[in-house]
Amino acid sequence: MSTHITDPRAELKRKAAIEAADMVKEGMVVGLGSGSTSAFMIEELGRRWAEGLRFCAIPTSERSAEQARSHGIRLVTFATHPQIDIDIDGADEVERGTLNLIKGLGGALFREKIVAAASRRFVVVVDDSKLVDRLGVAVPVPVEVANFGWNSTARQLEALGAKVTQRLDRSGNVFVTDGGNMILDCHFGEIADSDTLQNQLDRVVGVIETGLFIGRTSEVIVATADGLQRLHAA
Ligand SMILES: O=C(CO)[C@H](O)[C@H](O)COP(=O)(O)O
Repeated sequence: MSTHITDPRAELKRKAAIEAADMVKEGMVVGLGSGSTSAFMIEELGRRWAEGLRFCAIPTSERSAEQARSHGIRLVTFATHPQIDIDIDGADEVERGTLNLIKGLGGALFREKIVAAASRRFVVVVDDSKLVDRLGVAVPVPVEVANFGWNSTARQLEALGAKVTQRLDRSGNVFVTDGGNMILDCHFGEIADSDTLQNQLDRVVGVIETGLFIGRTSEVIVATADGLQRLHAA
């Protein structure tokens, strides 16, 4: 079943996702991102799978795994496939000059970063509303933290300059990641030096992973009303 799209932003996401799906070739090991743009990509890969394309995939969330399975896509693990050929994923913000990212508004940042780190190519698919001059302009940095002692972790994050909000789900309960942890959304405002911030966050005890993706992007496919653009890492 294909998705019927009425939202113009969603239509742009779908175009970027289909372009990226075209990069998946026979026999590849593919990282499957999470979020609505990635869902279009998985849907397109499902269509190609039905036409006979064969590859295997490592999903970045339970939801993406479920979607891939529903198309019959072969899922594997790092135990047998430690090296991924191409990982295709969305993003919440893409910094134009560096292609650094903020990810994780969908809550899958930890697995997303593990999969991106194990990939030869990390291809990001977005609509042009995600492009920014500086990270942090519009969205917080999601930080996955251990449940134990999270108030103390939050205080340490505040000491780094963040306004910290505990992520809740749609029902108002504490959001639980696929790994069973919680997410603290850290509002830093415009981030002048994301590399330094990543290092500072990494040193906070209780932090499991952050949604800052620094120096990982190979290519960004951006869908605009005027067509597709491809941005490459320097
Ligand atoms: O990082 C993510 C999930 O953890 C998503 O890639 C990000 O939130 C973008 O989502 P969407 O494609 O729905 O705009």
